[in-house]
Amino acid sequence: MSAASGRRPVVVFGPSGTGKSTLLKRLFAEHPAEFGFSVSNTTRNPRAGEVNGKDYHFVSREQFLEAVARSEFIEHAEFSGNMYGTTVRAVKDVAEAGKTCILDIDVQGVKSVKDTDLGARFVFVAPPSEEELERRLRSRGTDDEASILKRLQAAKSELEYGNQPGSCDIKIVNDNVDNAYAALADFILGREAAH
Ligand SMILES: Nc1ncnc2c1ncn2[C@@H]1O[C@H](COP(=O)(O)OP(=O)(O)OP(=O)(O)O)[C@@H](O)[C@H]1O
Repeated sequence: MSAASGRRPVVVFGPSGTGKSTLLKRLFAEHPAEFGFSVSNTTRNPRAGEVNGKDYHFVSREQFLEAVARSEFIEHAEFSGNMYGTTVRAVKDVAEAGKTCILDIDVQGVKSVKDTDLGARFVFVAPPSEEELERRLRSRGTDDEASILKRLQAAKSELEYGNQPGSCDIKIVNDNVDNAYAALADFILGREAAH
């Protein structure tokens, strides 16, 4: 089955703290067999119990950089001296395993997916307001002040991009979480376009 014949990937984007993980966690919990995340490539060493191809595709730095040069990545970044990234191939693998791949990525990643033949659908999750976004980031308690300010700064361009006409197939304002979830599930499960 091709990715375009019913297993089109779904890209979920929006500012940090807007509630993407909250909504996706619920989607996965309610439909465990339907959805999958892609397996990332990394140059870091496997930890005990990690399985190559399942937890990550473990590759050398040289292999990783060759794949970057061949434009195989949707997004990639370096953290603590190790490289991590998502390839187009890894997304196609999820569809070929009969699942809908969900990508939770930033605007750079969104633009890059649009340059591929993945045939993805795009969901923009927006906060009710910038004030509420800040409140959620603070009350989540996972970030220090510098990280919160960085996320709020990045939020501006995410919002600007998401609000541009044509940037997404659906905009969901995550005001009430039950309503937002219903809108997300309806879009993803109920209105899968047959291409
Ligand atoms: N509708 C909502 N109303 C109030 N609080 C919410 C709502 N949705 C999510 N939250 C809370 O807001 C915080 C941020 O949510 P979450 O971590 O899901 O955001 P995110 O978009 O996945 O962020 P990141 O991109 O940083 O991973 C969490 O504490 C979550 O419980």
